[in-house]
Amino acid sequence: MIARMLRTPFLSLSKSHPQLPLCSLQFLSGSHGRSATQVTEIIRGRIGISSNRISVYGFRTFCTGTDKDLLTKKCVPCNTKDLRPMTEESASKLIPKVDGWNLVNEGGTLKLKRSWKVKSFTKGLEMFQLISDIAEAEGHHPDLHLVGWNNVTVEIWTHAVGGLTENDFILAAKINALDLHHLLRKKVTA
Ligand SMILES: C[C@H](O)[C@H](O)[C@H]1CNC2=NC(N)=NC(=O)C2=N1
Repeated sequence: MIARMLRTPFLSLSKSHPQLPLCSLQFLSGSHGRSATQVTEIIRGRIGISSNRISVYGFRTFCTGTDKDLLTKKCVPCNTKDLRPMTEESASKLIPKVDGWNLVNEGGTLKLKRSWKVKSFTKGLEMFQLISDIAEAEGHHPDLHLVGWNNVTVEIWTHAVGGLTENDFILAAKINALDLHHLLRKKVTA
């Protein structure tokens, strides 16, 4: 798999794996005077492929993207003693680590929210199943919405404390690491 990826020109690599921050691939393929071999060595050391998820190491320095540290963490049980909701200030510091997610305040309850347009109603349900697999593995669950047949919105918050905890950012990061490109509608270019 990685051999095929390394032969893949960067643009199609970024198309086939939208979770790879394009800016980092442009950085690597940019005119920084590196030879193809040198760029290949950099990529070889930076991209770990496990099942259908890509953990991209080290690219964090080039753009916000999804934070590697969150990807390696595990959610704690929400009935853990002393688990408290974080402040809006703390949440604002963490939100750059989960590309594409928005911090919302709904009636005083802080939540993470992200929306996608999927190709079809059934692709939306397929996306829910992929997210469900992560939620069940983490013991931490999002609120899933599929509206107007192809509009998916996912909200994440810790119900036990009525706000946000690190669990929510871990779950958002792991959802970001899913390879969803085959389920999503192509963006209409302007
Ligand atoms: C004990 C276990 O941690 C709780 O039942 C979990 C299940 N999943 C959960 N998910 C979310 N988002 N919030 C919770 O409070 C929560 N509680």
